[in-house]
Order: sequence, then structure tokens, then C-alpha cells
Amino acid sequence: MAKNIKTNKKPEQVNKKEMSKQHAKQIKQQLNERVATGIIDGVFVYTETLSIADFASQIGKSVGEILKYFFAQGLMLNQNVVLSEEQMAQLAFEFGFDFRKEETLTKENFFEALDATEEDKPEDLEHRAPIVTIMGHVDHGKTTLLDSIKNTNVVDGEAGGITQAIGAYQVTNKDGKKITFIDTPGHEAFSEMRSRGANVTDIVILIVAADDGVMPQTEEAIDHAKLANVPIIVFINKCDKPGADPERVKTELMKYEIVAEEYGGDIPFVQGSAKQKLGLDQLEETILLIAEMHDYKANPNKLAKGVVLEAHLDKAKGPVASILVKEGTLDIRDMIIAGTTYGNIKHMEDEYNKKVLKAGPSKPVVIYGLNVVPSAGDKFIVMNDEKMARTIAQAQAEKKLAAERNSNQVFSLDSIKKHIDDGELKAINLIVKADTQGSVEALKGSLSKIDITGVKLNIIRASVGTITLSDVTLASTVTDGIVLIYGFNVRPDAAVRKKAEEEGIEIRLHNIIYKVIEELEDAAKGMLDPVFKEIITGSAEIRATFKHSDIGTIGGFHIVDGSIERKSKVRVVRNGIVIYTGELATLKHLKDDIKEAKINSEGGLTIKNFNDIKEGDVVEGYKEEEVKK
Ligand SMILES: Nc1nc2c(ncn2[C@@H]2O[C@H](COP(=O)(O)OP(=O)(O)OP(=O)(O)O)[C@@H](O)[C@H]2O)c(=O)[nH]1
Repeated sequence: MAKNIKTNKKPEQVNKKEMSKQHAKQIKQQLNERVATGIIDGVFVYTETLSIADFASQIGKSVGEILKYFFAQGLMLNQNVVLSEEQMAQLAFEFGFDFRKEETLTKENFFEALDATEEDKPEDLEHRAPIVTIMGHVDHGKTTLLDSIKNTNVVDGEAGGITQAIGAYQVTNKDGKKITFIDTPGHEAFSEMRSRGANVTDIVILIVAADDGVMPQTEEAIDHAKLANVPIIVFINKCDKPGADPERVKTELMKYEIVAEEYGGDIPFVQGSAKQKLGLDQLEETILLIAEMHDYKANPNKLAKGVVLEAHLDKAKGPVASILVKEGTLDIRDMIIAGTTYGNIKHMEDEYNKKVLKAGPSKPVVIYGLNVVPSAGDKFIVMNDEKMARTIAQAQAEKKLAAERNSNQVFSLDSIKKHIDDGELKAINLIVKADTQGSVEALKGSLSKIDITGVKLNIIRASVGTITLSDVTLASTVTDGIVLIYGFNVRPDAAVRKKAEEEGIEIRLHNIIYKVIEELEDAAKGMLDPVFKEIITGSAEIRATFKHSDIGTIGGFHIVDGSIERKSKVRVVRNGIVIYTGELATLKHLKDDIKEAKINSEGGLTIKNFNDIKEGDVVEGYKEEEVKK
């Protein structure tokens, strides 16, 4: 029998103030405590690297003995050489000690060390809702599935259903069991979170359209799910469509070791239709079954910890963050540190736009009150001691700045030039602007993975907000390679567009990450010295010209060879010499616009930005085709 998931259980009535005080005191103590590297109770405890001389004295051996050990391995070292962690472990074992790495808590490694050191007692753990992410190829139905799940699980009294997109939402089924769905579809966001150490997902639903089968992003999603080492459920979607072939999907997935139970594997498959709301109950049951098997638990009776899913700056409300509580219970008015920012939670809302006072494990909420906008994937923790919160947030900010400075060395304008000069690299320079921090991180993550030999991809700016004049100005300072401004779910205003046009800067607007990547990969391929073959489609003789007060000079033509298309590129040839190369502006037969003029036909044409067409000119139409290498 399924146990009741008790995520809503009220935390024990411990005195919150006392708990906060104890917690702050404990952390303060840990921050001040510096465990020295050395032998404690027969175990070599490692906290930092040591030189050979220091290591020898710590384990009570002579420097000679250590040097002899390395000599036997063909290494001639001296006593000042600083040993690596691995070498110290080897030596410890060699001389008969166990080895243990001690994570010491510092302001800089605060979140990492807390995760490693704080462990709950088994008796304090309680069931929590499973956290689920849906991944799959573009258009296979992620959004539709998320929407259908939202709409079929409308709890009584929540008329109107889930009203806010807060990065995640929780549904309650008819038996009162809860499931949390991460609402930022796509594996980019998923892997970005993971790369930042924020493993929020318990279960991945791999969605595959039954009429389309396994596609490139299905493969990527499989890789991400496998790397995360979380259970996978396959949802074969669009089974309502005429061309649906669920069996084919099952066979195709076997190649990736995703084998259905009926084929001897252990991956649950659910067939259905997100659009027709078919198979959703079975999907839900499967999720709950896996949750039961894995027994997802957390301690709700402590100060909260969790992850930032999305964040943005609201003009009226200030920094707004969607967060997911992973452990403990978050109370309104708690002070939290989230990445490099901190603040008192002034207001807290759920996905129904309803004010909430508490949020326990697996619960997503929106919070107001942080002093700066955090980043997606930032961890947060309650720290009800303002001074400590400020110091730690500051240390985190400094650490982040230092990391950015390091990575800027790669991306600075100077070094782009240097790279290009050095290796004759061609460069694509990018300014990326997006609607949320989550999108920015996801784009940065995906872009950094584009790898095309010979082309350097430089992200010179990536931030939240619309495209501004300052972005265009920055873009115009780039003198090498190409520069593109990418807007993701944002639109520049007319003034910005005009300035970009004047500066010859291209602005590209998208709302699907995959498309950005695809486009860039194509652009990058185009830059790899493409070989173009020119195909002449036909030629026209100009037999008369007409002046038109609005349009300029119209050439009356007769097609003498092949055909000329409205979209053709054209060359104007006069006395055997090319005098202009450009594009057609109009192509007409009598008064009608036409797409193509075929051999022996007649009509009138004008050429973009060229008004000097003369009787006797030959207009040659051509197109370019890339020759694949
Ligand atoms: N017939 C049918 N169409 C579906 C089904 N699920 C989704 N669709 C349609 O497929 C198209 C793509 O669905 P989305 O939910 O936008 O797909 P997605 O995977 O979220 O796509 P991106 O957000 O672009 O990655 C839409 O036109 C949906 O209406 C289904 O079960 N049956």
C-alpha cells in the first residue's frame, strides 16, 4: 500500500527563533573552526594540500621515506614539492592510515560544504512529493503535456486552476497525493541546473511523439537523464494521430538501452495523447509508483534549503524569485541567502496566485524580498542572522566576480582579436538578451557547447532584459568576425532597431533555444569558407526603358535564355562588362507581379538600388548554391 505523502504536515512546533539562533551559531562556529590536515584517531584527515616536508612531519615519517616512495615510481621530487590530494591519499594508505577528506565550511564554499556536511537522521525524514521534469524533442508535446496535467488536476476550490508560471507546479490527485512538475521544459535548463550542482529532478519523463519517433533532441534528453542517474518514464505521445506507431518508438529506444518491460527491460512506458488527455492517469500512477519505490524523503522540521528555478526583476515588486524547497520548511519572514543575494521573505505565493505562509519539501513558491535578483540554479538556505547572511552573500558575490573575470579573459574584445590574429580564427560574437535568468543560463549553457572547428564563439554579453541601445553600442565596437544580438522572448523598440540598422548590426529574435543553436550552427558552417557554385538561370535583354515617377527606371525585357525569378540575384552587363550586381526590386508581366519570367516572355523589371538601366543591357539572373565539402 502506498504510504501517505505527508508534505503538508505542519512542522513540529519547535521554537523557530531558538532553532534559527542555534543554526546561526553552529554555522558561525564551523566557519571559525579550521580543522588542520593531519592524523586524527588513526585517520589521515585531509583539508588542504601540504608540501612533502610538512606531510612527512604530520605522519611522523622522514622526508627520505617519502622521497623513496616516489623514486620507486620513477619520480625525482624534493621536499618542497606540494602534494596533490590524490598523492596524499596514496601516501596515507602506503603508510597504513585511512584517508578522509573533510569539507571545511568557508564563506566561499558555503553551499557545497553545507550539502556535504549536514545530514538528517533517518527518523526525521518524511515523505515528500516526487519532482518530475519532462524532456523530449521539439514539438513532441512537452508544453501540451504540462498544460494537460495542470488542467486535469484542478483541485476543488482552485477554480481557474494554476494561474501563474512559477517554474514549477504541484498537482494533487484524487487520493491526495502530490507530484511536483518542473515547468521549464527543455534539457538545456535541466542540464544547466545540474551543472550548477542543483539536482532538483527525481524522475525524468521522456516524451516521444508516436508519429515521429526518436529524434536528435530525444537522444540528447536520454543522455541528460542518464547522466543525472534518475529513473526515466517514457511517454509515447500523439497516439491519437493517424500515423502513430508506438511499437516503432519502443524498438527505436532499445538502441539507447531504454527497454520496455514487455521486451525484458525495466523502463515503464505509457502510451497516450497529451492533446486528447489520454494516458495521463496511467502516467501519474507510474510516477507515484516510482516515487513509492524510491521512497523520496526529506526532513520538513528544520530551516529550509532549496534551489532558485527562475528569477526576474519586477518594476513594482523588486527581485522576484521562483524557488523550490528541497528540505525543511520555509516561513514567510525567514531570511534567506540565495547565491550571491539575501533578504527577508516579505511575501510568498503559490502557483494559484495565493499567498502562502509556509512551504515544505518539494513545494514551489514565488518569493519577494531579496535584495538582488538571484540566478536560476542558485541554492538557497535560511539564515536568520542578517550579519551572517550579508557576509556570506558578499563572499559568494566576490567568488562569482572572480570567476567571471577569469572567463572574461576568454571573451574580452581584445582577446577575440588576438585569437583571430594568432590562429586566423573566424569569430562569431554574441550578445544574448533574454526574458529570465533561467533562459540566459540555458542559452549560455547551450551556446558554450557549440563546437565548430575554426570558428570561435564569443558571448560578449548575456543578461536579462530587452535589447537596448547599450547592447547595440557594444556590438558596434566589435571589429573582427561577425556580431549578432540575440533576443530570446524580448523585443527591441523602434529606436534600438533603427540604431542597429544604422550600425549594420543584426538582431535576431527567437523563442526556442533549439532554433538559436541551429541557426548559429548553420551560420558557423557558412563561415567555414563555403564554396559557392554559381548557377546562371537565364538572361534578359532590355529592349526599352520607361521612366516612372515613383519607381524610377523600368527595363522592358525579353527573356532570351532560361528564366529569371523574382528572387534571383542579377548582374547588369553592358558591352560585356558587369556594371552592377544586385537583386531585382520588381518583376512584372503587364501590370501583374510575377514570380518568374520564362524564355521568350516579356515584361518590365526594376533593380534594387540601381536606376541606370539602359536599352541594350543584358540582365543575367543567377543563384548561388553551397557546395558541401
Ligand atoms: N494530435 C496530437 N497533437 C499533439 C499532441 N500533443 C501535442 N500535440 C501538438 O503538437 C504540437 C507541438 O506541441 P508542444 O506541446 O508545443 O510541443 P513542445 O514539445 O512543447 O514543443 P516546444 O515547446 O517547441 O519544444 C502542437 O501543435 C500540439 O498541439 C497529441 O497528443 N496529439
